[in-house]
Amino acid sequence: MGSDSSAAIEHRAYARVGLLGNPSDVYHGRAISFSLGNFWASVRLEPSKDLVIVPHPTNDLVQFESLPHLVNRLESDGYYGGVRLLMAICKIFCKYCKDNSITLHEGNFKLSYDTNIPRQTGLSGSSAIVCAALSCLLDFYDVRHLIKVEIRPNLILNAEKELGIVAGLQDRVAQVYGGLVYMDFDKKHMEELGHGKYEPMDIGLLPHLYLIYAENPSDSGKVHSTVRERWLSGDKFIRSTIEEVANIALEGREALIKRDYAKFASLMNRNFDLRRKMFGDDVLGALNIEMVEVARRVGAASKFTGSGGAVVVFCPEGDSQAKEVEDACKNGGFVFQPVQVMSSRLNEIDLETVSPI
Ligand SMILES: Nc1ncnc2c1ncn2[C@@H]1O[C@H](COP(=O)(O)OP(=O)(O)O)[C@@H](O)[C@H]1O
Ligand SMILES: O=C(O)[C@H]1O[C@H](OP(=O)(O)O)[C@H](O)[C@@H](O)[C@@H]1O
Ligand SMILES: [Mg+2]
Repeated sequence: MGSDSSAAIEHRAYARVGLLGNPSDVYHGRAISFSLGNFWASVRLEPSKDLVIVPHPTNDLVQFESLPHLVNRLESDGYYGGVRLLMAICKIFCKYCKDNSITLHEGNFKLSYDTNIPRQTGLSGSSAIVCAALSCLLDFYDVRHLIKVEIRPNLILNAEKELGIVAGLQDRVAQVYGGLVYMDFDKKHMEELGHGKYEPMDIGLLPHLYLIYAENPSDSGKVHSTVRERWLSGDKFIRSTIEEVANIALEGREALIKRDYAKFASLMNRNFDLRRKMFGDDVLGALNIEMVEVARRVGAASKFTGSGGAVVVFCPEGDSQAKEVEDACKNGGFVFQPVQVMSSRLNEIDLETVSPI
């Protein structure tokens, strides 16, 4: 694949669910995450004379019906679309290749994208676009075998850091690997290896899960969090709580392997409760907290998929309990849907680059 540089290339990257341990990934902790088949971004690369980044017809709008339309649009979706993400990954990819003496041919290309990942829902819509674009570049330049799978999440994160988007590696690892992945971001081994330890797990270990999100999450989570500053300054409470959250991923790995779903449910709940203690309700936002609580009121386990906007739910009592959550979501105006776990899409060339754990 990729050796015919005249053909168009298209790749998808899926949304992701941070299942256990997030946000400790941002602080040298651990996480278990999976690739979510319900939503994806796709990027298309066509060889072309000039290098062109194509604005998306609706996500990169620059023409409006009126001034109020422009203002509404900026208030709901912000100033940015995906163009800057595509540009940033091109820059980071080019720099990485240069720094690592990977020669790139001189052909140009046209990059365009589409996405159905709901925005601002903590489902990793931004990195899905970047991840799909990176995959296109790997094939267009035929360098998939030269850029190790473990390194790719760093490139995706660096592209977003370049834009000032604050994020961690958890999302990008799940999106690059696909399937279900256990991750350990221990400081010492990250410094030694240049990446975390990533261990794919059998997706068959996961129980049925559900997703709750709000289609218009406008009133939540707009207060600035000081958790990062506090962690950096060595705040004892934040440091020890992050450590506890990281241990949830470790214990969760054991619980899943043993199919101990009662333990798994309690870990999901504990994960969110610890986040709530660290960040506080004003930062998390009333709507986000309500999404967690709507499931808990009927005895289901629930937590954020990312930093807020969507919630992952486990119903230990099965379908009847899921129906109760579904009804409560309808009343609360939330979207409720079964989770589809997307299995890994790494190919043989990718797998050959993976170092043994
Ligand atoms: N649907 C989209 N279309 C275009 N760009 C998007 C879309 N969603 C996110 N982005 C880009 O990603 C950035 C981060 O968006 P955000 O909603 O916080 O993503 P995430 O779901 O990864 O947290 C935005 O500022 C924008 O540049
Ligand atoms: O806070 C979290 O759980 C995650 O937040 C970010 O993801 P997002 O999709 O923007 O909510 C971050 O990139 C992750 O590394 C965190 O675990
Ligand atoms: Mg994000």
